[in-house]
Amino acid sequence: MKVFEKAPAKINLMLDVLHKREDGYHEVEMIMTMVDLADRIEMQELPRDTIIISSQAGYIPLDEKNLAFQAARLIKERYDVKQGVYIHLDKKIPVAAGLAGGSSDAAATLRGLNRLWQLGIPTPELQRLGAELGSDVPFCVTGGTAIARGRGEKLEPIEAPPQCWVILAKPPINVSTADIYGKLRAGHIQRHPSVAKVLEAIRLKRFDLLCDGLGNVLEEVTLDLYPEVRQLKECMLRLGAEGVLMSGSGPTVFGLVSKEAKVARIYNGLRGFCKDVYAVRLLT
Ligand SMILES: C[C@](O)(CO)[C@H](O)COP(=O)(O)OP(=O)(O)OC[C@H]1O[C@@H](n2ccc(N)nc2=O)[C@H](O)[C@@H]1O
Ligand SMILES: Nc1ncnc2c1ncn2[C@@H]1O[C@H](COP(=O)(O)OP(=O)(O)OP(=O)(O)O)[C@@H](O)[C@H]1O
Repeated sequence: MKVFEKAPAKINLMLDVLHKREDGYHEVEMIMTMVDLADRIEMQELPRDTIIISSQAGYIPLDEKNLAFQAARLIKERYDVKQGVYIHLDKKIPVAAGLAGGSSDAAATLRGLNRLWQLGIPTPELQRLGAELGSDVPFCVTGGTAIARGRGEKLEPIEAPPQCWVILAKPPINVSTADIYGKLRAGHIQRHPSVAKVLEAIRLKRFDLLCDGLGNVLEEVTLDLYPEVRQLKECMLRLGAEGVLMSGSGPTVFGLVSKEAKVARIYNGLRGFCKDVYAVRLLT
């Protein structure tokens, strides 16, 4: 038997850090949503007790460092599954981009294996398992649009934002999430974005207010360390994107655009600046 799952990329419409916790993680308040850029994951049952990962992408680990491998191992251990699985990852989401590519693959693996092995695991339990793999995984299990609190695992689903185009651009640098959180001075954040403002924009279906409400406190760290991310933001705004923000810990910057007529110009303008550019829609 074979099952397929799509693993979409996430963006953070707002990301606030409240304080650093005793366990080393940061208490966050975020609004996350998904975009129509997705990895495709194929899972095929194997009679032998083994997990095999393959991918067309040459630049991700295929051993136990792969988050899809970790998801499969976790489900096998917890539910005492003796069969093995062959997992093929058709990667479309850029790696280490701030778009939760690995987390979404892990979440899709949890959903897919639940079906493949007919385990009947309820969604909240899949999310609890996901939290053991990474802070973004519980959100990726269900997707949609949600407020995330705690270290990212406490989720409150909300209405989708007004439909628009999303231009994603990733400069060719590697940013470590742990490093960015590690360098954040949580007690000295200059400007906290507001959940209420984004929620109000969504409730009123006001694209302009949504663009005004975008904010990510991790930008303070990443933009100082990597001036090319700041330049990319400025470039996107100059080209006419109506709201521009870094996603997660970066380095991907996204621009929200309401009118299709503007998309090609912004896309082409950015292609002169960096290679990894995508024009997609929100997944609403
Ligand atoms: C930046 C975001 O992607 C925004 O959605 C997430 O907050 C991070 O999610 P993630 O990559 O799944 O993060 P994890 O794999 O759980 O953690 C990576 C590292 O980031 C730091 N980390 C992560 C989440 C959090 N709330 N506080 C943290 O301080 C920790 O040092 C942790 O060791
Ligand atoms: N299935 C996977 N796909 C991509 N990267 C993976 C995968 N499994 C493990 N990794 C490793 O995880 C690291 C982070 O990759 P990923 O694409 O998940 O980052 P990210 O988009 O910044 O995540 P986040 O937004 O959750 O912080 C990379 O160094 C990569 O080698």
